[in-house]
Amino acid sequence: MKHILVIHTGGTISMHEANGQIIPDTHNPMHDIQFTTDTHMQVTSVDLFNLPSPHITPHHMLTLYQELKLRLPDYDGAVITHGTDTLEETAYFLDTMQLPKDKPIALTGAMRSSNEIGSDGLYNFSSALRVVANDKSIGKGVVVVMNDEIHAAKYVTKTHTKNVSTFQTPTHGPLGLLTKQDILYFQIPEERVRFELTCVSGTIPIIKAYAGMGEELLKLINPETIDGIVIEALGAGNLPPDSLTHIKELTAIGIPVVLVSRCFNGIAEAVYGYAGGGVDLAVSGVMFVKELNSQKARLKLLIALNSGLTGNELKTYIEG
Ligand SMILES: NC(=O)C[C@H](N)C(=O)O
Repeated sequence: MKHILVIHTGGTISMHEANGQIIPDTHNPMHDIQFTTDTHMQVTSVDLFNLPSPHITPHHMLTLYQELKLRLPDYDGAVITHGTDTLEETAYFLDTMQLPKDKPIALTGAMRSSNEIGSDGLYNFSSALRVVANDKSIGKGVVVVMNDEIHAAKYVTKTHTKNVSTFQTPTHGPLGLLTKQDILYFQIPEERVRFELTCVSGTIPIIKAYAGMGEELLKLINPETIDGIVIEALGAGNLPPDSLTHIKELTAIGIPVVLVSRCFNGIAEAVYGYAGGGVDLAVSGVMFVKELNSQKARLKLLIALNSGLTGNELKTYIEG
């Protein structure tokens, strides 16, 4: 018998529709589910938060991590229900923390609230429980289970405002999928550095590059009010030449500047040798993050800074 911990945090999965609006419920509809079909599973539920996920901050992520660290030793795995808007960020945060490797953790949510036609909450919830209860999920890291697919926390992203197949993994594809009777994995997530945090603070804004970008936004940033900055650059990792002065000033005074690509697929690399090209940026001290989108690169930098990484150690971790 598998004993699964469920931690609810809110999101559409726990909301309902009334008068054309999706609104939070005081009672989580996931508590009403009777798991009569699976006698091999015992579920214990905790209502940690009841928040729309745009209200989730890194402090909530840390609280969730602490809750998991405390409770997970008594269980075989955990399912976390979460709003989909920032689900990928919480999943990435947890996947970057020290948690027992032999206890599967899955996040899930819904694109349709509990009383809407075709509501996907119950189905995704029960799928996530199936994934966590299955021994094949051991050692796969934190995963996101939605719409019959299993995605690695590191790569998954929300791609559609309302489609139930919104969660996708660009470049790599999902780790696995659920069939009616089984769970199949066809990829193994790579090992990575994990941290043990007791606090998380800092200001790291994200700026997106665009054709003709100048200094208009960058010059508004007071370096004393930020701990780092993430730039969603063009293509393989390039910026318009008129945007460079402040970026180079920031790196010169030791503010970490981290770059990702605004492309949906592929990896940012320093390959172009013109003004504002990746080579120019790398020489100026800009750090290239491989394979993460900007919202996860921001968490990567936040976690690294809160763990005390600086200088070359920081660069090696950020670019690794
Ligand atoms: N589908 C959802 O869960 C979206 C909702 N706005 C949330 O993230 O809380």
